[in-house]
Amino acid sequence: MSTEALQFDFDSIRVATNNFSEANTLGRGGFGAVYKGRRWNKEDIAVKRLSKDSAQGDIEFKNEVILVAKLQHRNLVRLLGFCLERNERLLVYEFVSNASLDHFIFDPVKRTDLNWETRYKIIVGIGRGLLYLHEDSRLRIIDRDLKANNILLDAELNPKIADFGMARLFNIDQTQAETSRVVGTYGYMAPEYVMRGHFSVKSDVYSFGVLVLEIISGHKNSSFRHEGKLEDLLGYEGISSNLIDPMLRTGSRPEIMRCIHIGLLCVQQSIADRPTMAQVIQMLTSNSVDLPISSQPAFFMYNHGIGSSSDMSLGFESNSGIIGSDQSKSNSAHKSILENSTTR
Ligand SMILES: Nc1ncnc2c1ncn2[C@@H]1O[C@H](COP(=O)(O)OP(=O)(O)OP(=O)(O)O)[C@@H](O)[C@H]1O
Repeated sequence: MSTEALQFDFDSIRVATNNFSEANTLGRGGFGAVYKGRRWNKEDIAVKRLSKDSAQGDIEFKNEVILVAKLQHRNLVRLLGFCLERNERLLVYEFVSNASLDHFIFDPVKRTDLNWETRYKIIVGIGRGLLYLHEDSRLRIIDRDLKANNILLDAELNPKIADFGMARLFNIDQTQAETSRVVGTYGYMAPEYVMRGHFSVKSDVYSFGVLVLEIISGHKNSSFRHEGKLEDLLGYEGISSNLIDPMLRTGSRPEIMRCIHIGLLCVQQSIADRPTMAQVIQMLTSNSVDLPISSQPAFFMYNHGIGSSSDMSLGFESNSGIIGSDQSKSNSAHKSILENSTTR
């Protein structure tokens, strides 16, 4: 694919987004604002107007766009191109019509739209998208920021992973398995990544496991610790009564329990024990594949017993207590880019 084919003209994007108007704003993330664009006789687009603090040069940026645009899979949001003009850096994506997964699973009303079959389809779709990034695409991409608000749903509620190339596009160390710049969101990041900056396909597997448990429970991994009892998620009886969203009562119980089990395998403390995404897909799609017993998960569930809510609390022990608590509370927007001064 040539650079020209991916290059969008600034004026046409300005027109499509109604001059980047407030009414066209879909939201603001860690990398800048996102606008909906309507193009005459063409498909709708989502335009990410990047903040101007990227250290990357124009040529490098274009090269990365070309690479990321080559990644095409039904469970990935497609990058259609870019615009580099007038001191602006824009990324142009296919528009995905049904908002992000967090709008559904954490909303008491919208959650009812997602029955078990749909949630299962979403889990498998995210898994396939991640597998493609890890193994099937020629570039071996580690997402590093997989979370419910980076999963967009299309009109048929098929999931599409968004933002998967951002670390590349922002020139954040790709090849090293260790980084001083942690890109990710507390609550979804594997312990080794938060504490030592170590990332790998297995840190993505961890984030996937958190997502699976959130999709089944309908509860955010709130990542803070209330005073009181911490419940060990390994007790499956406890899980069945506490974790499953009551709205899933018509779903197949064995299937739901199997998915919880797979989620738990993904969030194990031991990196080597976590399955690869290829194994996850096999386990999800074939009942004949036996599931190993999961060892110590890197987190605990806390049921604080207030009203009917039982927030999941996924944190992990460090020398100074549970990681992920205060940071997440003080940053309710789940800021994605975190400078980690404690690594290396
Ligand atoms: N391709 C798209 N189609 C439709 N909506 C989109 C698309 N890409 C992003 N959005 C929406 O735009 C908003 C901002 O997205 P963005 O990815 O920048 O931020 P975020 O995911 O909220 O945060 P972060 O930068 O921390 O990942 C979100 O509400 C998201 O759902």
